[in-house]
Amino acid sequence: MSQTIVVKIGTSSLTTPDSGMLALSTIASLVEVLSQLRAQGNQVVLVSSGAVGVGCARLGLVERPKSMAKKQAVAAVGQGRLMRIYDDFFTALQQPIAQVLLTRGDLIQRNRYINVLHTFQELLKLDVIPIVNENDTVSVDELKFGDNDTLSALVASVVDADWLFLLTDVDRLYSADPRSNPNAQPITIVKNLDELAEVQTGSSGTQWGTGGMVTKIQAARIATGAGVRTVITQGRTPQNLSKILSGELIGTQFEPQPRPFNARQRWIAHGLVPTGQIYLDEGAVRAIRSSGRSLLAAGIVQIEGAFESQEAVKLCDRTGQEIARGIVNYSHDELEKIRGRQSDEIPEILGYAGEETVVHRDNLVLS
Ligand SMILES: Nc1ncnc2c1ncn2[C@@H]1O[C@H](COP(=O)(O)OP(=O)(O)O)[C@@H](O)[C@H]1O
Ligand SMILES: N[C@@H](CCC(=O)OP(=O)(O)O)C(=O)O
Repeated sequence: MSQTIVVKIGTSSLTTPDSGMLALSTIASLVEVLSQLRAQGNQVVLVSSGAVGVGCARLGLVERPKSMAKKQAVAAVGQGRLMRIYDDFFTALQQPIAQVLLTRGDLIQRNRYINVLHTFQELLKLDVIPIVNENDTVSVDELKFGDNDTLSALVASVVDADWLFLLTDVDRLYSADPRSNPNAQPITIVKNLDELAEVQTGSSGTQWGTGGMVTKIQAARIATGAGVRTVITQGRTPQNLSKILSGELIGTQFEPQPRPFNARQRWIAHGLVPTGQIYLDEGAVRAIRSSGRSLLAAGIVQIEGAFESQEAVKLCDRTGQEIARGIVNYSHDELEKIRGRQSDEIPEILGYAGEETVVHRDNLVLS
């Protein structure tokens, strides 16, 4: 059966730790495996880090640049080089590829999100393997994915993938960083992300990587929430991908949530970036979570964030636990005036006829 497979490979697997040079044999094996999966009829997307690492190696820099401008410049050097290597390897196997560079802003606006989705759909229809990276050279801090683990989970949500593989330099997730804790216990299956409350994720990754395990777990949360089975496994042995797809339990596997999101709901849940938080009383939480109702002003107890109407907000219970996300019909200032009040009081309070609902159920997705 044809499946949609997103594979993310991190800098720590693409380069050798000591010299920072490209790990050519790993890249060659990965290219072979992905080309095979494609030839078997699967749709394959590769999310590849490495622009900064490869750029550093090219320029003889011995550590990742700290300043934004330098990182952007170095990424511009590395990205072209990285694509050239991929194109050489994939071309040897007659597999066409494409470069897709994204910024966070590309997924926020509905029309740009749809454009991205359509481009992926066309590329996959043409049997191309898109190779995705953050558009580091133009990304600004406020609109950055920040790390490619998150980017790959969002891409998996956009293309409605069956699988997301996060390839890294450890063979799986452990109860603590195995580099610094010899007693760290391997974790094979994660049915619910709450099971990981005790897991220690140590510092923020290796010398060249960005996020470490923290961002991989966050990525697993996004992807499994979008119904994508997620696996953390060793990048050095890409052959394992085929074994995992045939049912072998290798690495750490995160089971997907059984939640059939449509494209618009996936955009609300993962494309949009929430700019505020609305706290609800118990009745409103129940109405939204159990009865699939819209949010009314009467159930709001507190509001945070300087959001405007039509922006995305998180809906939380009184303790701050997120229960849903949605597009809000009122700004923060308007909501401060109408929170806790009945819908038929709104026109008198605001002096104009607003929407009956604060977040309509069509614009609301459970977390
Ligand atoms: N609980 C944990 N289990 C496994 N690895 C961990 C854990 N906590 C931290 N790590 C570290 O995360 C590193 C991988 O992250 P990173 O360097 O960002 O990789 P990548 O470049 O593949 O994204 C590993 O080398 C490991 O030392
Ligand atoms: N866009 C950056 C990737 C940053 C990143 O997430 O790196 P990694 O932790 O190695 O996956 C680059 O290409 O260098």
